[in-house]
Amino acid sequence: MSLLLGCIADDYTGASDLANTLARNGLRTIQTIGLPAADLDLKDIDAAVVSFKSRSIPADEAVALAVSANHWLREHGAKHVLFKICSTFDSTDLGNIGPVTEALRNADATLPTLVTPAFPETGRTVYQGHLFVGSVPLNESPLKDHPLNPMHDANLVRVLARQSRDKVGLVPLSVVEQGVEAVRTHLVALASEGVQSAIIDAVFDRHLETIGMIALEAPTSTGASGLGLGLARALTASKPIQAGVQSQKASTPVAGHAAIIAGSCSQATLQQIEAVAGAIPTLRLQPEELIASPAHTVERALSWARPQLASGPVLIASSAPPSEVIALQARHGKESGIAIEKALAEIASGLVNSGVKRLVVAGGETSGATVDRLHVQAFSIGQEIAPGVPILEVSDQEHGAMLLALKSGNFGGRDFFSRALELMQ
Ligand SMILES: Nc1ncnc2c1ncn2[C@@H]1O[C@H](COP(=O)(O)OP(=O)(O)O)[C@@H](O)[C@H]1O
Ligand SMILES: O=C(O)[C@@H](O)C(=O)COP(=O)(O)O
Repeated sequence: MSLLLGCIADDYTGASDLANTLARNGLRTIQTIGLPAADLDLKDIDAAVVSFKSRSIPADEAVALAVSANHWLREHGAKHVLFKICSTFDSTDLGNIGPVTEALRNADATLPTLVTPAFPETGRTVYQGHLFVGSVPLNESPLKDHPLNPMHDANLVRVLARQSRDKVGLVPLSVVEQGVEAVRTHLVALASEGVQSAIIDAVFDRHLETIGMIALEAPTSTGASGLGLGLARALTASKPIQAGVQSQKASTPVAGHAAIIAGSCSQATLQQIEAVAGAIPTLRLQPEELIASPAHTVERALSWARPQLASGPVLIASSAPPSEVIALQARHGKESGIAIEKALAEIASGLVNSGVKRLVVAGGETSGATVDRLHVQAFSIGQEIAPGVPILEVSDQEHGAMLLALKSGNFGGRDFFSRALELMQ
């Protein structure tokens, strides 16, 4: 079977967010971890999301991964490949959104590659090239305090230009509002000025529908789930999918224990942890101790959790507010985050070995480390817990049937954890 759409995601939570959006908009979608196995069954699959943990790695490594995935996706029929980035454009000036976008561009491409992180359903909108998170510009949002990719500039034309060799331009909302023809004309004008990548404004889903249609005329695009929505709607409008919308049915019940692991320090996650305090037994890890003696801390956490699993879910968190993250990084550098991710992944693995079959992980990098440690290779997409966060169904020889929820740090309401556990029965 030939793929209608190929996607390369720069983290696993972002990939499940995208896979969820594609499925909800009519494409039968599979998410793989890393390059798909040669024998992956693509029968009845319209879109494949190949996910990497590449958001915060050096640009040349991210480029190599993306190029290999692009090759695989094209070989399996994808005429268009979306590079899925974060809806808050998480990256540094040395980040890889620019380099990967450039590397994926076909040498024959005549129009600039469209780039937009807009995802209105979760409050991410782009106007005059400026990204808003809810009602505030990116640089005033909680993303200014992100432990790995703090965002201090809302002007994405500038942000992308600092990471790119490309000349970067803008397609403003006034043009997008006029529809596909107007965008195409604007892109031709930008191309004549030497622009190769263009941030494109979008505030409502209807803008993303226009963008999806024009994006399909080029081999690649770069964006978040909102662009996925636009591409999926354009594809299903032009070629009705035989089997219809992938079901968002309740997952097949999975017997076994439940646990939550949180390594996200985002404001939303901090509030979600607070919301279940008192209702779910919670262990707050001490990051200093985690870094000084990881093996001991992991063992202590597992000894705390194991005897309680039969009575209900447990929550283990390293999450801390910005002031504590800054203090820890001042003492141990940004690499401290990687040490924490590894320890949390080790704890998750110990919990799974102790019978946990329903696992919620909060944090993109944390989820990446955990999924890698668990050796999960592919998911199918189940019911949506909150915008951008589906239940992921794992069914392989190593794990049997297992349910995961990989929550992007900033996603979900205050009641996310209880809602997830309720739906993952
Ligand atoms: N207490 C802490 N202090 C500093 N860094 C932390 C702490 N707890 C977790 N981290 C690190 O912060 C990063 C959070 O990133 P991530 O898991 O992607 O969450 P989000 O989805 O919110 O961005 C990870 O590298 C994680 O290991
Ligand atoms: O686009 C988004 O916001 C998400 O899909 C995503 O990628 C979030 O990243 P993390 O917060 O690091 O999980």
